[in-house]
Amino acid sequence: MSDPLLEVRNLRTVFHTEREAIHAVDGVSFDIREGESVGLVGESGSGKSVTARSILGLVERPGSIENGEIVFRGEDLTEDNWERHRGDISIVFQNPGTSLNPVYTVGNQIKEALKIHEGLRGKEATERAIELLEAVGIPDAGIRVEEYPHQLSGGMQQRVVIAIALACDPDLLVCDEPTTALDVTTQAQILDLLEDLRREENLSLLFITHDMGVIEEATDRVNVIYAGEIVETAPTEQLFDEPAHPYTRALLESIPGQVDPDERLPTIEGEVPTPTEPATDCRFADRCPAAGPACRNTHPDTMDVGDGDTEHTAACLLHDGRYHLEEDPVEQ
Ligand SMILES: Nc1ncnc2c1ncn2[C@@H]1O[C@H](COP(=O)(O)OP(=O)(O)OP(=O)(O)O)[C@@H](O)[C@H]1O
Ligand code: NI
Repeated sequence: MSDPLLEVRNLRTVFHTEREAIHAVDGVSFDIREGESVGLVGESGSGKSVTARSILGLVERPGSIENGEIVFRGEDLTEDNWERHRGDISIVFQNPGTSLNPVYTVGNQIKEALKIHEGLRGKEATERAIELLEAVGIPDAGIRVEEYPHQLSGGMQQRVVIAIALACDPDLLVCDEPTTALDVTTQAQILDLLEDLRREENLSLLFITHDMGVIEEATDRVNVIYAGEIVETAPTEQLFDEPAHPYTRALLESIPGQVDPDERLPTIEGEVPTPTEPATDCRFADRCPAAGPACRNTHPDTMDVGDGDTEHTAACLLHDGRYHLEEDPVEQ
């Protein structure tokens, strides 16, 4: 196994609003190796996008990174090294409609990125822009390069966004819900494209989604995030075969039906709490079918739950020998 390309260690990103401090990312650790696709999955509001923004140095006031390290190729980015690694990490957002500027041709938007990151201009830049459009599977790239975003379908727009993200020749592509705004067929095509790029360019991917179906399709390893904390980490197959955290099990039960994409099994009742205080309990306890009294006054440690060969961890008292939840269940 190669060294990690990116290591996130005990990351804490806090938003200081007038009323409270929102601990959006509360001690998150995970890593990504070269050429690996790593998932970050959790419900809305769990801290996925703030994690992504933290990695890219894009957290804005009233938010700030208050603790932790983001080590890229051995260098801690939080020590103000983002500028030096600008272009090594790129991001693709959910909605291509808002990522693209409607008044510029797609070619000009790619060329702007090429100018900033690679110093390319003129004919050279146009040629590279066409190459990038070809690389993301846009047919008739020589013609498309002159077109405006509204002349393209949503799927083609997202390909353009990916082309722009690739213009700086990144090592890591952070994809924040890259297919959520697309229909199922187009979604599958974009996932295929990202997989091809990973194989061909040895690109590492951080795949952010709330959709376990996408995780299964697109990742090698996965981190499950809940209320700002990673509650389970495992190789993707193992997470699906042997989910260790009750929250992961609940997420797996809410995978959309394969037949009718509109038909969803009941999602988990209740909402992700917004963490405003340091955790003194399990933040999932209120929604957890397995919770016992100890879950409400003990913050679970991250425990090794794997078979020794694989890295599989979960933060749940069910896996902590010091507690016996089943003997003392909470009346629900
Ligand atoms: N600018 C901000 N000011 C205050 N709170 C914020 C800000 N941005 C995010 N948060 C809070 O941080 C928490 C995590 O938000 P985040 O956007 O990371 O969730 P997410 O997992 O990406 O959800 P979604 O799936 O809806 O995109 C939420 O409680 C959110 O309200
Ligand atoms: Ni988000």
